[in-house]
Amino acid sequence: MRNTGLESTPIAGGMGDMRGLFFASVGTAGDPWMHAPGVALRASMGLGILFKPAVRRGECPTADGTAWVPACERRLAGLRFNRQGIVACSGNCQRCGVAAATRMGGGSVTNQVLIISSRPDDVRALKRALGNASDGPFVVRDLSTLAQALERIRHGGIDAILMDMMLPDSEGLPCFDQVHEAARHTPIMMLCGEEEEPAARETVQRGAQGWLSRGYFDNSLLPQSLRNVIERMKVEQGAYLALARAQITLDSIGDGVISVDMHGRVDYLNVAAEEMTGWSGAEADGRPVAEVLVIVDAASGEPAVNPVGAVLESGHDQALEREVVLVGRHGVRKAIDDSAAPIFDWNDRIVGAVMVFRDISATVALTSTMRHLAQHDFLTKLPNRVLLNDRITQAIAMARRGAAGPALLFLDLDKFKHINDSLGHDVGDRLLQAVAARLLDCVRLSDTVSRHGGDEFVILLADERRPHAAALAAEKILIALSTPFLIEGQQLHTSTSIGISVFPADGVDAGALIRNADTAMYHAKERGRNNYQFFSQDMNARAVERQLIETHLRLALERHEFTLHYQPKLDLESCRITGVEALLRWNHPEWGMTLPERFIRIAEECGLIIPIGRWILREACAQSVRWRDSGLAPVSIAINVSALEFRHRDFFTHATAVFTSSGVAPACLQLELTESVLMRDVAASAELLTKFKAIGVEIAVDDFGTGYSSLSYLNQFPIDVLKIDQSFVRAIDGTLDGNGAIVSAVIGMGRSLNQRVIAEGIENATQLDFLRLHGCSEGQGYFFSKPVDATRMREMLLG
Ligand SMILES: Nc1nc2c(ncn2[C@@H]2O[C@H](COP(=O)(O)OP(=O)(O)OP(=O)(O)O)[C@@H](O)[C@H]2O)c(=O)[nH]1
Repeated sequence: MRNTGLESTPIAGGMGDMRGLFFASVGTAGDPWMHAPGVALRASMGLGILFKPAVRRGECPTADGTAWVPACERRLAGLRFNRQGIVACSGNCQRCGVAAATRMGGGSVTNQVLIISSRPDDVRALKRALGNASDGPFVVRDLSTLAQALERIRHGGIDAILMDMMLPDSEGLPCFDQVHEAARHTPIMMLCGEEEEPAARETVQRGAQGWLSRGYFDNSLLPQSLRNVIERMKVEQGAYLALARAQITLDSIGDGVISVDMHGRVDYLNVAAEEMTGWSGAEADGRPVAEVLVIVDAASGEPAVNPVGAVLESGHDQALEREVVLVGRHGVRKAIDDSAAPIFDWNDRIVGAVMVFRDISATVALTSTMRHLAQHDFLTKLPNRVLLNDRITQAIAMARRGAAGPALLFLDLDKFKHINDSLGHDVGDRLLQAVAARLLDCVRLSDTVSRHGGDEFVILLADERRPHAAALAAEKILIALSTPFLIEGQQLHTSTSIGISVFPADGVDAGALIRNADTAMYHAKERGRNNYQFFSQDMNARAVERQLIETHLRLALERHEFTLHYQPKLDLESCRITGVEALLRWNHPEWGMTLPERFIRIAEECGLIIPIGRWILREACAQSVRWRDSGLAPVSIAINVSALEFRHRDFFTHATAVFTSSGVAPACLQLELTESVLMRDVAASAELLTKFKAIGVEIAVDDFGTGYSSLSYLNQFPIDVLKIDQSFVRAIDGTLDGNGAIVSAVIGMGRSLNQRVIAEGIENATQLDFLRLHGCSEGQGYFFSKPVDATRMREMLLG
């Protein structure tokens, strides 16, 4: 492990005709120039091993070799690059005249040679040989004692040492050892006579590069050989630095790096890999990579194939295609991202592979949280529309392969607005959460309960084989929600309306199934809420009609298509007209005169009832004034007020503004409100009615008997008139059985509360007689007159 392959194993040896020159070769455990292409270390790490040329192409050195200037500034002759990118140049820079034959590696431009010898002849011969060098100068310094030499070495900057072992102040191997100790990484050549050769051999064993035999010092090959030794040492230093840098980098990064040999056996782990796998480098050394890096498929937990095998076989990079989990030696699991790349030697032979992997557990966890948030409702934690759509699509796919078809239940809580309005949004939220929990209890685990938005929930019954299973589920839900909820110490009652659609009859995709279940839910609302309805095609026709009416309604006001008709109310004794009820008609250009039954509910649902109601008030007031101005005695006009208008915060202000601007006397106006509108918020209703009453407006309770008013509450309102609903009146058969008794009781109650009672929908003489007999003061109905336009009404009033 961690073998840089650069430790020298000095072996003395001759070099052919280089008589007297002996060098140790660079013995290596491996090829120091093995290279790993950039792909071996993932690009994402921003890491690569770069063997940087000692000289940058296109630049040349300054005179002292410490800095580089652009080549355009200087022109050097004879540039040469060797395999490691080391450059040498010969000749002078044509611009600045930097010395010719400059060696430009490692920041030194001349080779500083120190000769340690007390023999003047030897020194002269060596200087002569080095001075004659044709491919670059050596700066040569000679010192004669060990002490002087050690002092000089201490100052550094020496590229090579030529030394005699026999010095005045030291001799033999101890003398060499001291110099070698002081200049560990400087090549040392021994100078020796024949009799000293055994000792010279011994110095080579201890780290010297070779020896020169006395008598051959002026060998012409000496300079070149010395230069080779120096260069080789510098290359070793450069490689050592590069590997040290790589080693530190690899141990500093968070990514795990493991390298293997050609047999897939581990030969390197960085610190991160040791931590993630639980194996130390020493323990993992030589083991099959699959034993050290145990990976399993994230989804199935099955062993995953390590990409190293494929890399060694193919010689190409390989990345993990699936999400995998690294199972550490001690059982710790981490989601990892992994890639592997081959390692080539400098002959481009594959010699192993490097795997880089990193812990992506945090990313995976974050992704899963984000996915959950994107697919679930924040308030109830139920799946949202996105996930529901997905599940429906899956269920449909299963059904197409033979499974039973899915059914959808579309739920909308009844009158949920009221809970929000009266108890606040927080209580509304808590109720929604409690409803969600009950819904979950009503279905199987394989079903999906989702929140569609607001107070709407959609339930997917995914694989329902029982006939009427959807109906059974709907019934179960209605029963479950009928038990009151206890929220913040209060008992809350709620119910829901449910629409059901079934695959494939009611839709073959998620969109159609949801749409049609929604349509059926509206139908359930129309049927009085707290019930369920299966979708049918005619509902669709009605939904289309509803959409059509809404679109046309939006244009009706600006196109002046509305008009008011009036139905007289009569004193049942004298048959004198006591007032009129204004009734809205829509004179549609294509559909003709359209009755409110067709459009008023839609106007309420889409909010258009507010501007329509305001128009009715303005028009009724204007008509009252027109009649007055035409000479008629003041006539009381009754106007129906919808729940939405009545609750609108500007209702009173707007109404009084209309009275003022039209000039109508408020006493000529009667507001008709149903019991349920009044009962929704008794205190607020009483306050508002009192304000109207104070300015003279009359108050009538419309459709009396059909709502759920509490008689004690009714007493709190300043009511002038009770209008008995026409359903009771129509059913009068002249006896006190059944409805007759109710009508009689209402008349009695009105009288005792000092209220006028008006019977609606009188159609025949039997009904009139009965009402007269029981003291009903007023009435209206076809028996007297259908609603008529303003002109006809004026004639009737006149006459
Ligand atoms: N508390 C609470 N209310 C919500 C939330 N989202 C929507 N709402 C309210 O839910 C109410 C839904 O009302 P609707 O379904 O239109 O009407 P409703 O009062 O339930 O009457 P019907 O559906 O006709 O029976 C509206 O008042 C919304 O403001 C929410 O997250 N929390």
